[in-house]
Amino acid sequence: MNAFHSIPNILPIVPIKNIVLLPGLILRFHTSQKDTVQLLQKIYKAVDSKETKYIVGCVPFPRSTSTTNKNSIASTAPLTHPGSKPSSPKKKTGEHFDQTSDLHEYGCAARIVRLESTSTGFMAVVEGIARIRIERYIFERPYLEAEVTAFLEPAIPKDDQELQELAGSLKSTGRELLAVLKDLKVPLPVLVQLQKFIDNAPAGSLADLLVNTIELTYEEKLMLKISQKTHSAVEGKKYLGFYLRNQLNSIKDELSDRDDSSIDDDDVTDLIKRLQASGLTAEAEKVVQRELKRLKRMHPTQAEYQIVRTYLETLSEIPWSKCTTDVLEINKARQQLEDDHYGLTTVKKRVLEYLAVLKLKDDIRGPILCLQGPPGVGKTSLGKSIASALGRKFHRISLGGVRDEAEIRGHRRTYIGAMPGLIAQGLRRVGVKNPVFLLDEIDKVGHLSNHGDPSAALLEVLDPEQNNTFNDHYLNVPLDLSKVLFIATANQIDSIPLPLLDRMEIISIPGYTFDEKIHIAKRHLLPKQIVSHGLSPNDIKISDGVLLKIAVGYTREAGVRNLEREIASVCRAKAVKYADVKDNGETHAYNPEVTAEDVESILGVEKFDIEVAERAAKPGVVTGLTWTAYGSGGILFIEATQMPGKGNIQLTGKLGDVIKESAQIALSWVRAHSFQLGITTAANESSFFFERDIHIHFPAGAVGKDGPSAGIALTTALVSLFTHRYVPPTTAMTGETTLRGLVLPVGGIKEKIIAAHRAGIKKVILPSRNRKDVEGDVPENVKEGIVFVYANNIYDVLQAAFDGEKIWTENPPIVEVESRL
Ligand SMILES: Nc1ncnc2c1ncn2[C@@H]1O[C@H](COP(=O)(O)OP(=O)(O)OP(=O)(O)O)[C@@H](O)[C@H]1O
Repeated sequence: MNAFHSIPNILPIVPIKNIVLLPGLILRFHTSQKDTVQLLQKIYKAVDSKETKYIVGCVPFPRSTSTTNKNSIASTAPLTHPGSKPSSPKKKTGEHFDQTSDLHEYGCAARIVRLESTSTGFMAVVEGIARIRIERYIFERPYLEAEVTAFLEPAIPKDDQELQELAGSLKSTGRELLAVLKDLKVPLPVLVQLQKFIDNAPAGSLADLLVNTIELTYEEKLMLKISQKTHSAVEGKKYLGFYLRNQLNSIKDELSDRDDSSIDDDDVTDLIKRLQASGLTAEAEKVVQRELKRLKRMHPTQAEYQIVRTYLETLSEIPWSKCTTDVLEINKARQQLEDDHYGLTTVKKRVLEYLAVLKLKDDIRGPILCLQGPPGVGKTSLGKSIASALGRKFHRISLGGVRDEAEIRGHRRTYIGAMPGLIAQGLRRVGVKNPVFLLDEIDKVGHLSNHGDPSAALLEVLDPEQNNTFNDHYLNVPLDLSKVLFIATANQIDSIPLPLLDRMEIISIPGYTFDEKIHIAKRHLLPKQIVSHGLSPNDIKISDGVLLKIAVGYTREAGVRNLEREIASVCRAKAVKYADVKDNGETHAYNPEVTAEDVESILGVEKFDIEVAERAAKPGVVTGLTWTAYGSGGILFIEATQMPGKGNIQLTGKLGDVIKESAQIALSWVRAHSFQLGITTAANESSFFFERDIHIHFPAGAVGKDGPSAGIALTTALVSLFTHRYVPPTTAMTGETTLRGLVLPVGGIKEKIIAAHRAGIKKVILPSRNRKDVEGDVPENVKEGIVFVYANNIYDVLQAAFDGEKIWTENPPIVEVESRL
């Protein structure tokens, strides 16, 4: 028996092609080599179970190699094989060894753990036990058998400083490798096992493991295993010292070798240059160094390589310190704002104040401006204009439909296809850290959901106390947003989450009157369209009257987007005509004037007839004022009708609960006061309402409507229906009513009055507590030509609606004063 008691001196030998088995490791291999198959068959038959405890010597082949690898053993002297018979050189078959001289002198004794017979040979699983040296081959047929010497790993003497240090160094290299594997997302249980092994295994086994883990060539592993020079000192301290040193150097070489090969990569060098040029912050610098180190350790074919690379590319494109210089000339900015937009006095004033503060104090902290108004009133283009007045870059971030917090904050890098969020991407696109970001449609951003709370992330973006260290999950490095000028836009204020609203200063743009629209069309929309259609100002002339016809007859909107579209259609048609006459050389016959007839032939018959004055008045029909979900005002005709029935009420027109309840309240009030209003002939008559059904309809049936502000219009419509009186269509009303007949204030007054003005309304009845809104907010030119009647109770409304006539037969009961406490 050998010195190593469990390993016999004579072992059957299993040649393994190009694989080095090391002690402590498990190897699975397939063999169809005739003599090895015979050996394994014998072992296979000898035991019932396929699990065996047989020990064999696994020896790698081929020995001779022509590799030019820098660590190759080409220079080592040929090994001597005591006892082996010299055999004539045979042609190598590749898969099978031909002679014992092909086999290496060293191998590993291994326990056969599992054997499986296959159609071509055997599949074997072996576990390495100890290194062996082949002393001499005893038999070659029917299978190889050799006399071997096994080597135990000697313990490191405690007093041997050098060896202890070497072993320690090997352990720390092991930990380094562990960190690399961790980064490569090797499963946790494997890492834990490995950690245990690194902490507890003897130095030699650890070195074996490390060598096997890193990608070394077969020859390198052999060389690491043992070198020719150690031949005479295979046992004891000398061998161990040499062995450990050798292993350690090779592992380090291998690691640093990878560094070198990656650094040579032109792409990486270029990336490093770009990263250096991006003016990284200290935190970003730290992360970049760490990630670069990781990248250098990876092979470009590794999936993780691309991920790290993309991450570093992204970091290199973030403007960590690059800024544009602000143009802080108030006069110039004022001029720019005036040139770009007509009207919008409040917004322009607020923007100039803002610039003035920025000029005096280099700090733009303060509430975020939020431009609120219906579509097409110029919120987005105003944002652009503010950016160009300041000399800053502009970027629009559309928040409509953002439901996932990760869209704002980015995905963590562990997600497949992770990306930075909208804010970081915006910065990357503009390339400077002080752009103007327009947070478009902030009222449409989603609230708390399964995917986090996007509005909470926005809160961090907009909070001046926190936004200098904004955390994008993908970047995972604090981003400084304090130099970004945020401007938000919204159609409606009601749907902006309250904490966000709290940080914003709302500037309302209520929508334009026809007069304003004509000015905007003349000064901005038409010149813009003329240029974009390749015409010159002399090639197309549109009078104010024709512009008004386009605005009134072809658009129904608070903004000017459709008006711009219709003007573009007119320009297109004119451009075709002009190109035609030019082709025919008849430019003298071209008339640049656009007449009303031209408009009809280009745009078709007028789409809208909103002249309420032309509508015939009918009992039961009342003009109401509405406020749409898009923040614009409008008018609508509430229609009530009655028919024989059983006292039912039917409501149609896509109504919400609140508006339905308003109708119930209106009916109850009318029923309660029906005798007083002359609807019934006796105070106690109840049959009137039980003999008929009532149907109330709100037209534009496809558009949802809700809210309490139709209350007084509903009551008036019912009174008009039952008393056969009519309300002029040019009288419009808005206001909430209670069961006691009180009239309560409502919102959106400014927008509603502007819509009433556009529709040609002459009288507006509204709650007296809304007087301040009319007097404070509504432009003077809009109020011109409209009579405002402020109502405290429903009797005031009825009197104003029926042209001053008091239709009730006795004085109304005194209405209590509503407490405002
Ligand atoms: N006061 C104005 N002066 C000049 N042009 C205007 C004015 N208001 C709007 N416009 C023009 O109307 C068009 C539509 O404006 P814009 O896209 O900015 O509207 P918006 O309010 O942002 O709409 P949305 O809410 O749908 O995004 C633009 O071409 C803009 O220049």
